[in-house]
Amino acid sequence: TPALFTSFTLKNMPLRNRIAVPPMCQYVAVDGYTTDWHTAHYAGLARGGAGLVIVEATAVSPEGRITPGCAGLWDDRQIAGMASVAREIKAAGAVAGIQLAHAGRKASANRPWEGDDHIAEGDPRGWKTISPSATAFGANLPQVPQEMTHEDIARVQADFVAATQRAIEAGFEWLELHFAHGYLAQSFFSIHANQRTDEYGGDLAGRSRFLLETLRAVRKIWPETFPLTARFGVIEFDGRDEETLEEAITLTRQFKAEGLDMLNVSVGFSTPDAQIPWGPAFLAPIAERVHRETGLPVASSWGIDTPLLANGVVEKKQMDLVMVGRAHLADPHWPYAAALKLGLERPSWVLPPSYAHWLERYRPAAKE
Ligand SMILES: C=C(C(=O)O)c1ccccc1
Repeated sequence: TPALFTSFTLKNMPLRNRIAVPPMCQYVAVDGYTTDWHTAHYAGLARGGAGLVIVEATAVSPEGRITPGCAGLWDDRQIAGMASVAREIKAAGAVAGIQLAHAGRKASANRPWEGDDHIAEGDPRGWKTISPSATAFGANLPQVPQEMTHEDIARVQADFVAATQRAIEAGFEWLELHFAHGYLAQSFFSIHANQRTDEYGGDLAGRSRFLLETLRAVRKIWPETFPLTARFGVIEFDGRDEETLEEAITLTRQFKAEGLDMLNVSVGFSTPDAQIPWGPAFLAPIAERVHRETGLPVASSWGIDTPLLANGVVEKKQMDLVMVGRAHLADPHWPYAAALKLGLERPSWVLPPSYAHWLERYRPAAKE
C-alpha cells in the first residue's frame, strides 16, 4: 500500500489515509452562518476520499473574522449550520475537523477577490481591530489595531473556549487552533506584532503566554479522546529564521506538555517583507525538524499538490499527515487521482460506493 494510503490514528481517531484537506476560507458565510455552499463544498471534499477534512477558519467572535464573509461559532444559533457540515463530512467517511480562529490585526478585510485589503475607515461593513500592540501589519492591511487590555485577552480566550464547546455540540471530532498566518495568536508570538512590555510580551515566555493559556483553557473542555491540534507559523522567512525556529520549537515542546496532540507546521506571515521560498513541499524539511526536535506528530502543507510529492513526504517521514489544499479545489476527487497514480488496489473505492461500483464496471479486465 502506498504510504499516503496507510491508515493513521491520533488519540482515538482513526483516519482512512494520510490525506487531509486543510482549512481554506470560503468567505461566503452570512453573519458567520454557514450556507448551502458550505454544506455542499465540504460534502464534496469529503466524498473525494481524504481521511480528514478541516473546516475553514471559524471566528470565535465577530471581530475575529478576517472578512465579513467568514464563518463563526460565537453564537449558539450558528451551531446548526456547522452541524450539517460535520454530518456530511462524517457521512462520507472522513474525520470532521474545524479550525477556530481570531484574525487580530488582519481582521476587517475585504474578500481576496474584492480588494484583499482592510475595509476603509468609516465603511459600516468594517470594524476596529485588536492586537497585542498598536502596530499595523502594513501593505494592504494598514489599519492600526487597538492594543489589547488584559480584559480583552481574557475575553478572547473565553471566546475560544465557548466556540470549542459549540464545535463539540456541532459534532466535530478534530480541533485545530489557528496559531498561524499573522492572525491574533501568531501576533502574540511574533516580534513583528508584539511590542508589549507586560507579561504578554517581551521575552519568549511573555510572547508565548497567550498561546499557552488559550491552549490550556481549550484542552480542559475538548474531549481527551479527540485530537487537539494547532496550526502554527514556525518560520517567517524574514532574515531571522534560526531564532524564530528555535523559539517556535521551544514553545511547541510546551504545547506538547499541555496536551497538544499534533502540530500543523506553517508560516508566520507576520510581516509583508517576508521572502517566502514558494516551491513544491518547501516546508517539509521544517516539519521534519519540528517532529524530530519535539516528538510531536506533524502535519504540513503548501505546494504539496501531486500524488508523488504527497506520497514522498509521508514515505520520508517528513510528516504524518499531508495537507493538500488547493489541489482539492481544482479536483475534489484528488485522492482518487492519487490512488490511480500510486497504483492503489481497487482505487475506485477511495470514492463512495455510489461512485465506486460504476467506476469499476463495464471496463476491460484489469491488467494483471
Ligand atoms: C485565510 C487564510 C487562513 O485562514 O489561514 C490564509 C490566507 C492566505 C495565506 C494563508 C492563509
